[in-house]
Amino acid sequence: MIEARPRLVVGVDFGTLSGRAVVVRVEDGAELGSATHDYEYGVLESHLPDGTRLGPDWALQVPADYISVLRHAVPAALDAAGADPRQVVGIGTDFTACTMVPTTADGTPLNEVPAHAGDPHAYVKLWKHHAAQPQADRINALAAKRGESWLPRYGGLISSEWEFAKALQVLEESPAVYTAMEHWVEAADWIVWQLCGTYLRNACSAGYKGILQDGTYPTRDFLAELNPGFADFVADKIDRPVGSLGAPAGRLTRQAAEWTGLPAGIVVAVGNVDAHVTAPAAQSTAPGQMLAIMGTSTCHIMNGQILREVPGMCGVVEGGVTPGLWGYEAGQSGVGDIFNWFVSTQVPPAYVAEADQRGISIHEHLSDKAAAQAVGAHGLIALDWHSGNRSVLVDHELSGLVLGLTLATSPEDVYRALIEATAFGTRTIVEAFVDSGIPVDEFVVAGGLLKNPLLMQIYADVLGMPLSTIRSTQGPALGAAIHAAVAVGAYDDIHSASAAMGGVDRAVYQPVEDNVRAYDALYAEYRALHDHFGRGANDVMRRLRSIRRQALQGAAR
Ligand SMILES: Nc1ncnc2c1ncn2[C@@H]1O[C@H](COP(=O)(O)OP(=O)(O)O)[C@@H](O)[C@H]1O
Ligand SMILES: O=C(CO)[C@H](O)[C@H](O)COP(=O)(O)O
Repeated sequence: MIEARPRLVVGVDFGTLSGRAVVVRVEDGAELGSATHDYEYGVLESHLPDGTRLGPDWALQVPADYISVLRHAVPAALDAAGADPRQVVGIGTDFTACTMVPTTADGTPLNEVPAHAGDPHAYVKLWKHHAAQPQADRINALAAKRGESWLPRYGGLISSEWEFAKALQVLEESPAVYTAMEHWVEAADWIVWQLCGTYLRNACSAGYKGILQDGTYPTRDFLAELNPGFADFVADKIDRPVGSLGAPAGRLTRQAAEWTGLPAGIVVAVGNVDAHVTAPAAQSTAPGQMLAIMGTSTCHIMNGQILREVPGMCGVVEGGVTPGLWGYEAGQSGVGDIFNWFVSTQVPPAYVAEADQRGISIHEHLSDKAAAQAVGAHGLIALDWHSGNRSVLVDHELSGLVLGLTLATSPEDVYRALIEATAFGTRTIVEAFVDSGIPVDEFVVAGGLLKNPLLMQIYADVLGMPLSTIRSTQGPALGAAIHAAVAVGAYDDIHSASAAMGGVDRAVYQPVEDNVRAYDALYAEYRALHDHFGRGANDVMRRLRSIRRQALQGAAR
């Protein structure tokens, strides 16, 4: 009787503030039900739950929040789908990255070990933890000096968001946690470990965030020169067997079956990263298709048949998006996060009241007000570095800027200028790819920002390209489910699973010629400011960060 019913897979997307589960039909990718569970602790940016204060640019999480998603979102999604759990044949997951869990040998997070519970370094370092920039600077300078062969695979610069910089910060600021930490685990792999009892590294995180290239990590010699105590970091803390994307990692344990309500023994897919996993959901796995997953941050993901070194990209990894192809990644650390900062801190109460009266969000209200403007009418240019710059400058000491403010400037003017700044940032990335010999033939958008039509039109006009859009509103979770379908053997590979289960609408937003011309002029101004403040002509942003750190340290004393 069960055989007559469709086979289902579950995809679980672990985001910045919540986790989402979706129940998907293997045959055609139909999303039958979904549920979201908000993290209790969310993002810890100023203090630990016990009140211990955190320094500037810290961002931590509590791993118990991830288990709560398994306990709540998965059963709720099954309920919403009206599914019999026995129909589910596999589960796939994806995570933000680089999000790192320090653990004991058996995977227990160190913040759950009483001796370390009060030490901030025992907690998960979330992708947007940007306090390891000094360590990243040293990694980059030393790698450049020694001519390390892996450096060009990361566009010439390793981000402070990635595994090595964050771990070096742990070693140098909390030797006790570093010593106690038996494994430094990508959350993407930690959750799979919790689900099936097997700790494998996934090829995506290992390549982009863990500097695994051509089967090897940075050498012991290199690490010893960075800091003698770091010499054995690879062997001691991160080296593990690597699983291909779409392969099975193991089978659901009884404990995880109890958490999720799924049958013990079903296939658990190798872990993956939220951005990369979305490519098959958006039918964007072919070379030339650049997928932008636009939400809190934006990640740009693209497959290629050839290996090229793109300055300032996050990385190029063989099999990093789809086995058999070179996967490229670039990104902007703050996009929706910048709009969120603006609406939460810079909008007068009268605007909030108007939005409430209209029954719409403040984002929608500001977007409506800004939509009527001619391009350039606000007289502003902004730099989109409120959360630093991940590509192409790879520097989290940079900060935001709005130039051209007058007494006539309105909130919607600034809101529009911030949207434009993020679009200019994306154009800078697209041009870096094209100039490096990686053509971008199609630009596909996924993620929460799709719901803003003004923003989409601005991107089409700034890029001078049509925008295609993913059909699913749950791109990462659907992508994780597609990987589960491949892992259970329902499809031969990710491309065929994507063709059957993913969906995209082509060229939904078309560039408007007059706007394209007007934005070309503004983009030239953006690039002038970008290079002036971002490439060393004026280091005022770095100096301001340093002054801020000193002032905060002084105040804490
Ligand atoms: N209408 C809107 N226009 C622009 N930004 C928006 C709008 N609504 C929400 N946002 C922003 O979208 C971001 C959340 O995007 P989403 O894709 O849901 O999350 P995540 O990237 O964490 O998965 C928030 O930073 C929020 O400020
Ligand atoms: O760097 C990443 C992927 O490589 C992060 O996962 C991402 O930037 C965070 O994603 P989101 O904006 O969806 O929370």
